[in-house]
Amino acid sequence: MSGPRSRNKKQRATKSVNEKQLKRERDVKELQELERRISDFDPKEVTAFSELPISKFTSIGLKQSHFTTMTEIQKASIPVTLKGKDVLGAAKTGSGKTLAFLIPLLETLYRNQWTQHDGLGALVISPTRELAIQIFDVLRKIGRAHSFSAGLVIGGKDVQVERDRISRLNILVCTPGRILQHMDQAAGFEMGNLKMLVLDEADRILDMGFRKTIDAIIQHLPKHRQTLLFSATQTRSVGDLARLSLSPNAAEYISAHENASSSTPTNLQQYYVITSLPDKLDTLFGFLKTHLKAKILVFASSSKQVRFMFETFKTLHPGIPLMHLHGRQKQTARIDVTDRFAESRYACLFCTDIAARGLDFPSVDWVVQLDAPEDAETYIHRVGRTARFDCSGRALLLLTPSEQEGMQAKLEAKKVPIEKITIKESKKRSIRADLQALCFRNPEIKYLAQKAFISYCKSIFIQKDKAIFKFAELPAEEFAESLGLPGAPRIKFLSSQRSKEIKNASQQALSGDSESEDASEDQGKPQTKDPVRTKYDRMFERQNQNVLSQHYMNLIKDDNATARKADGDEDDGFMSVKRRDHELSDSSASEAETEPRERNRRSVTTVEIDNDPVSNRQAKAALSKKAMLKYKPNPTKLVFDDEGKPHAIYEFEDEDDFKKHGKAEEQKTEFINREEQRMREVDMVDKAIAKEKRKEKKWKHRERERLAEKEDMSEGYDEEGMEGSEIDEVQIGGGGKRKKWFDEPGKAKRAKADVVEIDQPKTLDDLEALSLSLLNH
Ligand SMILES: Nc1ncnc2c1ncn2[C@@H]1O[C@H](COP(=O)(O)OP(=O)(O)OP(=O)(O)O)[C@@H](O)[C@H]1O
Repeated sequence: MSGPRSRNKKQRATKSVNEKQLKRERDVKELQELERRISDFDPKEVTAFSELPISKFTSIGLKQSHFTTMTEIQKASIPVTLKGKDVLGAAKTGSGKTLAFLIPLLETLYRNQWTQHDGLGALVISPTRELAIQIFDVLRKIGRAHSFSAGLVIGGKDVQVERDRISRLNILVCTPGRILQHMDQAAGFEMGNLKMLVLDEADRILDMGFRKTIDAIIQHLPKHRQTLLFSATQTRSVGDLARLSLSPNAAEYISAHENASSSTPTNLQQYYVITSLPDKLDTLFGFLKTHLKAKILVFASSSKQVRFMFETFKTLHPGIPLMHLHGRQKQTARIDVTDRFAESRYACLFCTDIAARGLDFPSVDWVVQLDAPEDAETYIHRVGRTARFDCSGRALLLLTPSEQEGMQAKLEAKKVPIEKITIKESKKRSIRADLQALCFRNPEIKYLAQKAFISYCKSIFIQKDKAIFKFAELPAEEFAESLGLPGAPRIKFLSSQRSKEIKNASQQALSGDSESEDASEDQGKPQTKDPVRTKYDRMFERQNQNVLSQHYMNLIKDDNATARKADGDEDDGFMSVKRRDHELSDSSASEAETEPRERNRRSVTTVEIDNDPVSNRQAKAALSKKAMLKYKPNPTKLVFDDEGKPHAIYEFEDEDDFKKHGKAEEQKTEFINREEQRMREVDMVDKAIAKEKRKEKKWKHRERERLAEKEDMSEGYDEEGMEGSEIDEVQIGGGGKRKKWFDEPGKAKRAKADVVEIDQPKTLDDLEALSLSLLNH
């Protein structure tokens, strides 16, 4: 029997089914309508997002994020991408490329009625973690009304935690290395349904540094998908497109500013100044002192330089809060620094090219390039951190006299309008003596200076464009002095071809005097003597008992090991032969061609035995039966008679049989010849194997060095970073106007100011800075 209660229940259930049915029908209608609008859509004359044929969910997200009018690249590319075409989008920095790919991405999944069960539908790849985080933030903002699940996979977090969630996501924003790790390791990570692949900063992602990783990622993706590539310096290389299974004819190239007179934003003023390498830090310090009320990004070529500048300038108190960002910092530190710099009104961030691309820090006033960029593309991306969207900004490039001509030509060819300025004499200030005092007092600073020196030289050496970067013209001694060092550290380079180049290039720079012997990376020539220990060495060993000093000691240990290996002594250290204070006897010349082990054995009588402490394991291994075998004579085959006595094998041979083979003397000679021949052959094989092993070992060693070098340049892994920020917000300026640090071409001088202007401090850093600066006054 059915009572009124159960009747009501039934009615409610039917109503809900009907509502669902109606909603489904409405959705289908809406979708059909959307598809119709897209196919009828005429992109001409459209300027507002509201006029685009997009879902109401994306419209809500855009509206709530206050995006109403489209930028050039958005106007040009969104209609095309909505129609499902592959796109190569190019537009100036800060012109809104992120929305140009995120809107179509959301729309594609919406139009495919994507649900959680459909798995991964869109993948966005960015070259750096910071940029990936930023893209993800924009995605969250404009995708807020959609019901897709999205995730950020950038490393620096627990892989297992990421792995557990990754298979449930519809949209992933990631860096190449980490996503490949998941693709290779996570069994449930299915990409077969993927509808859209986006490469932001595509030219960077497709270049040599990421080549293998990207090729491996592409292997995991379905061929039928939409691919969008965006960058301010777009790739059009057919080879690159083929790697992504894109046909140059099918993919649409959309350049928003192709006919513009410059490749950089119009509201960006660009200057360069000629400064010798040893004067660079003075110039930078002077610049900061005169731009205290500004938000400044300073680019250097390696993390070592960034750390050196940060640590020393922090002590010298230029009067502006200082921060630093490079790839060797921990992820948490990197996020913290980017957030703090984004929020700061006045600050200076020292950084490597990790911050060159895509980062959208609000209201950056100046981009200063302390070290010249490797090419014009990098220049464009670096300066693009200012003058974004409709803001204005300024950029300053420091060029050494030898870089000027080449760099100017490159920038001109890329349509970069840049003006030369000179620094006012009155604004110049030397910090050389301060740096020297710092290095003398503080071994850690000296250590950083050495590392900064070495990484700068290496960065110049490995540059491709030799017309701009002339290693031979580096004023090594003066440069080292300008960093506060007592002399130029010696540097070891990789191949013989390279070392020849260095030798010719700068004997002076690389040989070093006695002071330079204490360089932490002094791995130069094989050492025939104990390295000279200077007072700095002793000071280092005595004072510096913390982490850095441990690192330094390890470095020295490694250096000695490297030097030993370079000597040809590749044994594990135990009872290895070292030449101390005397040369080998006259056989040394011919020894160069013999095998290392044999050479050591022969020279035992003339040299001392290394008494380096060895581990028990090493000692035991060296005395083992196997190790001792090599000192025994060659074995002879013996036969035992009935009484158990041993005989040489020939004693048992039948005499007649023996004579059949020829005369005894001839047989003997033949046997000796045959055995000699056999020994020669075996020896050749042994030598070839040994040579191969040596080669492989050397290659591995070089590869490690090359990797380390590459990490320096392109920033790959994390390490504890030192950071903190300093000082103040005070400007001495006339009526709030900024003091001019340079003579701008054709502009009149301004009067000096005499008023101290103080801004309301916002953060603890600001407050600390303010109080310090007031004390300084
Ligand atoms: N239509 C728009 N209306 C208002 N602001 C916008 C619009 N599009 C983008 N922006 C803003 O412009 C700034 C730059 O955008 P975005 O980071 O996408 O530039 P980009 O072209 O990717 O730069 P880069 O080449 O340096 O990566 C951001 O702050 C963004 O919020």
